[in-house]
Amino acid sequence: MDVLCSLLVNAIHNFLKNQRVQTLFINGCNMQKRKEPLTQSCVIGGSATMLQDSRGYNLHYVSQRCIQSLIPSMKDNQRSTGCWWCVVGNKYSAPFPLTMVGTLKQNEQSLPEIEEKSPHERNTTQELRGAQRPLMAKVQETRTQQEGKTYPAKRQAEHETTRDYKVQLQLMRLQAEARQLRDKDDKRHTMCEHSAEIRQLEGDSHSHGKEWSQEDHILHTKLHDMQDMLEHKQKEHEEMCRKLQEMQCHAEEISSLHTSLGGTDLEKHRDLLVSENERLKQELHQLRSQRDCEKKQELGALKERLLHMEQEESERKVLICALQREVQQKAERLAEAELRVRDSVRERVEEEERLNRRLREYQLSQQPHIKYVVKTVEVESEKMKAAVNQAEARNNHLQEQMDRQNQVVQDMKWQLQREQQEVNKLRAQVALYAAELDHAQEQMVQEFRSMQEEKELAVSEAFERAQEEMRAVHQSLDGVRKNLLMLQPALRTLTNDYNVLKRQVRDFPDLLCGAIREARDEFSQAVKSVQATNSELLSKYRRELYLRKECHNQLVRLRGNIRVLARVRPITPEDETGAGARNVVSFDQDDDGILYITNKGKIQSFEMDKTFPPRTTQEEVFDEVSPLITSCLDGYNVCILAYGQTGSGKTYSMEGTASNPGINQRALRLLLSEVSERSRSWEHHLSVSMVEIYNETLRDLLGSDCNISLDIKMAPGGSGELYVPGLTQCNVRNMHDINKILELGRKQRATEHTNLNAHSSRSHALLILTAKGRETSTGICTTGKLYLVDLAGSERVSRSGAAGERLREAQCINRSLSALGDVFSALRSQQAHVPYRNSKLTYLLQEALSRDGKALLLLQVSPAEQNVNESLCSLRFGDRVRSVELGVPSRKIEQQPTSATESSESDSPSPRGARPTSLRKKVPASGIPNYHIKGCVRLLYFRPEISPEKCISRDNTRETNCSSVTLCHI
Ligand SMILES: Nc1ncnc2c1ncn2[C@@H]1O[C@H](COP(=O)(O)OP(=O)(O)OP(=O)(O)O)[C@@H](O)[C@H]1O
Repeated sequence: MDVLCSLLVNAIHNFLKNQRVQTLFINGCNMQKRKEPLTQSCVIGGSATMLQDSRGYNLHYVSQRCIQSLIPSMKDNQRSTGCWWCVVGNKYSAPFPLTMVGTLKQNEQSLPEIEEKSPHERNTTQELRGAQRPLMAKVQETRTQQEGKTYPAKRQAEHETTRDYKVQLQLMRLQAEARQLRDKDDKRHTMCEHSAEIRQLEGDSHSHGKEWSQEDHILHTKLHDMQDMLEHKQKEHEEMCRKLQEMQCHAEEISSLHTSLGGTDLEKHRDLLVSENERLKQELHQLRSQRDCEKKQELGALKERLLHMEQEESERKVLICALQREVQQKAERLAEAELRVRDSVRERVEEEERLNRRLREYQLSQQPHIKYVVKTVEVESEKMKAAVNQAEARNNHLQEQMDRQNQVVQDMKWQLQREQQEVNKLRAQVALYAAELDHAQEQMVQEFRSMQEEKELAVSEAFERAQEEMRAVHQSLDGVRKNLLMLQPALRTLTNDYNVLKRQVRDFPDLLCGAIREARDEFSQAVKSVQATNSELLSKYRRELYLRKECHNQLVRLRGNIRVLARVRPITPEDETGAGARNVVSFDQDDDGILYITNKGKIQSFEMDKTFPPRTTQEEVFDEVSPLITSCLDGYNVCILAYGQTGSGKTYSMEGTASNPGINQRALRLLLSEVSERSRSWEHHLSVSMVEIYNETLRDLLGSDCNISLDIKMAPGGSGELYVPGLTQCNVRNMHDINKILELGRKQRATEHTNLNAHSSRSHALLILTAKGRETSTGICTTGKLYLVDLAGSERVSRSGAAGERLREAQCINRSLSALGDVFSALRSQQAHVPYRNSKLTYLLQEALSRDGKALLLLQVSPAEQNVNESLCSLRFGDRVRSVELGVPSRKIEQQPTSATESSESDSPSPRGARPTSLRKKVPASGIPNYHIKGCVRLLYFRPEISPEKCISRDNTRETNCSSVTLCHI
């Protein structure tokens, strides 16, 4: 900025040095705001006052706008005072001269003085002015446009002003150089004058000759020097000219640069304006063409109109011609008529003359003296002649007047005639009109009359109609009145009803709530009663079901059917997961003897004596079988078999776990408790054996060596009883004995791992309890045997994955199980031969599975879908077994001689030595055992559900202990 300031200062100083500037305007507002420019202004003169004092210039700080407004007025000042200078500064970006508004004016004013000084300078200045003028015009335009710009355009304007500023600097530099050239040119001019003086002096020297030879030589030398100097100056001048040309080229370049750079907003604006101007021109052209077109159209229309008018004119001309011809004809006719009138007038005149002549002749003939007088007058007096002439003239005049009058009269007569004709015509017309009028009047009168009549008719009709309507209205009104009178009570009733309904509607929610409440109560009561009835019916049904069951059980007992119970184990982790572990077994809600199995979408039902769902506890299962178990204390052979596929829970049901024991332990415990209960009248001895049938070999699980194979033998003496020689029998007196025995047997039993069970029993395990009792009072001895059998798992070899030894085991197991099935089958079909001896198992169970025993089959069923086929097989097997009738079981009773009783009979001897007489009661199919009581035969019913020892008389009046009677064979 300092450089710019110094440039400005130099430019101003250089300019002011040669110009008589008296007023300097600077955009002082900004300079006053900013210290630096003010300081720079001090470089010029320190301050406005100092400038004025030191150099005689007036320095005014004014705003740019103020300068703009002052310029016109300053022109006047400039004219009066001489030159003026104006520097307009910008705000921040270019604080120093952007435009020198007064410069051109100043130059123009100073031109005459310059021209006086140097033609070369004048040319240079003119060239400069020519180069400067478009720039200044551009700058001025920029300035003017800048004034109109708003602040957002300032930055662009500042950019433009910077460029303008550069141009200005260039111009200023050119001007400074031009001034230097002009100074040099002045010097050259001075030198030229000097050379002219020298040449004059040279001439003088020649004329003086030798006198001034020395002086001449000196001057000559000086001349040479001066010539050298002149040449040098000329060279300098040429150099300057060349530089000036270069500068002019530079100036042209700058101007071209300026024009090429001219991508400013202003130029764009100018381009826009140019394009806008072009567009406006085009629009103008279009408008002109449009206007021409419209004009042409109008002209065409006018021409058409003119043609039309000309046609009309020609028509009118034709019409006029026709009219003229008509007029002419009429004129001709008029002329003819005039001629005729004249002829007629002449004829009349002639007639009058003739008449006058005849009159005169007549007068003359009548008055001859008058003719005389006339002749006298004619002859005698000139005066008279004149008078006569006058009289004749007068007479002619009068005649003419009379003719005229006659003519007038004639005209008037004609006119009168015409008028009379017209009057006649008019009269005729009037008469016609009058007739028409009369006719019209008559018509009108007639119409009026008809209308009057119509009106009267219509009025009368309307009146009649109105009267009828009125009557109808009156009637309806009467009806309405009557209805109203009738409706009033109805309305009253309706109003009452409405009020009642309104009240009801108002009370309806309460009523509804109450009704709903009542209905709900009634409904709940009904539901309760239905529920009560239902529950009653259900309880009755259950009771009935229970009774039916009891009856069935009793029938089963009486028939000696093998009871079949089905126990379904829960899904275990061994069943794995997935579709195969899905439960397919369901139960009947009301009948605990029915279960359903879903296989391949079909549901099959099976009826058993009782079913146990998976949630059934060991205790519940045992409760069901416990009566059977205790019956062994009464001398029955009882057998409970656990049957099912491997892993279905046979061992679980029979042995159970330590914490949840199965039937075996519970049975022993129950029998112990029974024994202790009966200990007052009975002496019981319980002994337990445990055997295992493994691969068709009978092994003693309680013996010292369980690998010894035992045999089953028939007891000697023909009793048909079987016994196993060498079988260990352990007495059971307490729970300790039981636990010890069961533990030992469990340990000895052969179990292996199979695909279907981690601890599969590979053998049939039998717990055989022998209960011997003796009634102390009677000496009756009973021997009952309880077989608790945990069969080996029935399975398919392929599924169990058995091979080698396992395969043999499986084959043996299946063989023995099929032997068991054969036995049941033979029993079911009541064959004479039952193949007990086909397997060790059936042979050993012969006593229990014969017609003397009680048997119960506990079917173990797996609920998993993957075992559904095995489950179905088991259930079908159970179904078959269920229909097996073993017959009415018999007790094994022995009579020992006591003090109170007499020994009547003894049966076959005991296989183990002398045994008391045993009585085996054969019960007939009717289920009524016959007993000999003290020599007489009395029939007693056997009521096992009351007590096995009780008997009742046939008439059902007396009940007695079986043990208290003396029994004998029938
Ligand atoms: N009612 C039940 N409640 C709980 N778990 C049971 C039940 N029945 C069986 N189980 C379980 O099922 C698995 C197999 O039972 P268990 O060994 O008694 O079958 P099994 O018929 O004796 O088989 P195998 O013939 O191969 O000896 C055992 O883990 C057992 O605990």
